[in-house]
Amino acid sequence: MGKAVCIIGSGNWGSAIAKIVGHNVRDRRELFDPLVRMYVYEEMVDGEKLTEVINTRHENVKYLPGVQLPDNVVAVPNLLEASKDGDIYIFVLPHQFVADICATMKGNIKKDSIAVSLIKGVSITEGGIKLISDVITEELGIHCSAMMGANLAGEVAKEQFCESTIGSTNEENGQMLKRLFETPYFHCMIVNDTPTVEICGALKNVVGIGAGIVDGMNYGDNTKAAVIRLGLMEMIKFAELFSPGSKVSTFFESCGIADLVATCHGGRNRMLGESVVKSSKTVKELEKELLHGQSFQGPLVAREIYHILETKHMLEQFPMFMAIHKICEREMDPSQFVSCLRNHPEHM
Ligand SMILES: NC(=O)C1=CN([C@@H]2O[C@H](COP(=O)(O)OP(=O)(O)OC[C@H]3O[C@@H](n4cnc5c(N)ncnc54)[C@H](O)[C@@H]3O)[C@@H](O)[C@H]2O)C=CC1
Ligand SMILES: O=C(CO)COP(=O)(O)O
Repeated sequence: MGKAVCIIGSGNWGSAIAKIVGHNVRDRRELFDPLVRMYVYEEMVDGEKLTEVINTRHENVKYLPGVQLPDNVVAVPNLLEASKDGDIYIFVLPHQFVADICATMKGNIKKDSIAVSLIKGVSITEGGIKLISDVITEELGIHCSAMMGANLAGEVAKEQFCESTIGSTNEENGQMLKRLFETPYFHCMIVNDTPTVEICGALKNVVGIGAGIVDGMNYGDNTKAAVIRLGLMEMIKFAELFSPGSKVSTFFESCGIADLVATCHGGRNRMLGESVVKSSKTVKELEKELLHGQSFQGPLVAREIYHILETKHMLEQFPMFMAIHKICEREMDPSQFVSCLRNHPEHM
């Protein structure tokens, strides 16, 4: 019997990955059950239930319109029903919902199932951060890998070539996930450094807002390159402090520098940074107006890491992260952002 795959989440990335996984399980029946259940947070779209639209038209009209999903991907609105009897769980939803999702699944899944997190975020604790893969492992008692990379969902859905990084401490699980996700246009590389893969995924969204801030102020590519470089240095420093053992080489995988570049040019978080400069609306108002149900993960991560850094009296080592949070909260004027780049500790 092939392994049953269940996708927990059905947003922009959740739907794009459902397209890949749906095709791959059908082509690799010796390894996988050809039916994929996808948990969909139910909502009404133009008077119809989203799950019914997905199951009849095979398109997620709200989160990934215009893209045909394979008909072996079945949308299920009930989480317990969707996750029943799964062997591989793909977690792909905004990180603020993970705790509730795990609480529902706890005790209702197979003990030998495995998970992979595609979620770009972290959880915070009193002492620092907790990886989302660790939250899943602790709550559900199953091994969890991570997959992150320069993977703007719309481009992946159009089958434009890209790379992604699978972080797994279990070689066999890493190889299984590569077989589940890899296609000729979606190249997966495995590293055994899951923490750094996830830290990169979470923090690059904060830097993406910074790139949008300089775009909004009409600076050019040189300034954006400085945002990317200084952002990368802050990401590396953050990983050194909060995830000892983190490998610098992982920052040169798709999950690191490549995702930074992609997000700083084409991401939703970049768009947010630009809009924060050009309008006086709050982040929540901009999210509603610009994303129609999708979510910006960068502001939430910026707030979470600001809180940790403040508690540990480390804010001055991360001036970009600090400024991006304050600009999102309207506690700092965006015009001050470039002086924060100019006076960055990396220049001392
Ligand atoms: N969109 C992209 O290009 C990429 C996104 N990611 C990451 O994937 C993760 C998921 O993002 P997307 O799929 O883009 O989502 P999205 O931002 O497009 O959509 C939000 C999703 O949250 C769901 N939702 C809303 N309220 C909920 C609740 N109370 N409980 C459970 N679900 C709820 C919505 O139904 C929707 O599916 C994020 O961590 C993101 O950073 C990673 C790579 C690419
Ligand atoms: O993670 C992403 C690309 O790899 C998507 O970034 P945004 O959430 O900023 O669109």
